[in-house]
Amino acid sequence: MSLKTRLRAPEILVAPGVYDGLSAHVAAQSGAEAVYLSGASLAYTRFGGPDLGLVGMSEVAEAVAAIRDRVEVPVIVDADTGFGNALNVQRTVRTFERAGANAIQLEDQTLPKRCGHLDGKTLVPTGEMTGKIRAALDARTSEETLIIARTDAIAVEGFEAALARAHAYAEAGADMLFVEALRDQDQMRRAVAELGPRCPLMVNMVEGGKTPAADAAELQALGFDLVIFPGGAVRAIARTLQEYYASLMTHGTNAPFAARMFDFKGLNALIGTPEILARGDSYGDDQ
Ligand SMILES: C[C@](O)(C(=O)O)[C@H](CC(=O)O)C(=O)O
Repeated sequence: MSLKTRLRAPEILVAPGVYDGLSAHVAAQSGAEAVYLSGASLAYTRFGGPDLGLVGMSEVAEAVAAIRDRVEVPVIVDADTGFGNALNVQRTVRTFERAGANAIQLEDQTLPKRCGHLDGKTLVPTGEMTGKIRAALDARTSEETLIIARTDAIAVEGFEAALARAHAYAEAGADMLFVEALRDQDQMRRAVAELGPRCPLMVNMVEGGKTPAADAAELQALGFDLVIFPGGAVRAIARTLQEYYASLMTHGTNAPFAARMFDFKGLNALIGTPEILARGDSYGDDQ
């Protein structure tokens, strides 16, 4: 089922954040119907750095291709600001679409952007962002590749301005709207009431971020169509890495950690090594 069709279903779509082939594979294996390639998660894992617009377009494109190669489910890609002006947006959309993106999310921050849940953001004018959205729509080769418009305006211009921007982005043709960092349930309800009738809406659950935590059932009841948990996997993995390395350095062995790890065979089973070897054999690799 295409992402566009799935988003019309009454059940909210839960897209876990991923950042490489392994995380996407495990998410899909766990039942995720779509995955979200999070720019923040890519910055956290690949560079051990913050989400401040330091990751380049080609680096994201490489991650899209690696994920596309590993999973069948739709891949929603965080394209930050589109990495520049309308012409950069067109190159980004073409590159990500070719790499296998099913949806491309663009935001109205200035370049370099920063995580939507950090303070100190600045925005491009509404007219510049609507131009970028139109550029994105013109650049895609298939209408099945969705263009998601995100506004970071709540923290900069206030909630009413954020709604006005979202309306303008829908007018420009965005397939889905994302009002970043909604502050409370009231803003969540109003965003859905005002924008929901125009366009599918997504919501972002950042653990410890500016939007109050809610589960998928609550967000569905509020009227959202898609929820992302973009950085949750990295927050879980970072904790595990900390405990794992501390244990190894303390004990000089992984034995005390064994119950929390895959062994050699377990990891190979997870990533499908036996099946892949069998495929090689079927082409004569075993001779
Ligand atoms: C959605 C987001 O753009 C991302 O990069 O995944 C981030 C999430 C995060 O920083 O955890 C965001 O700006 O909300």
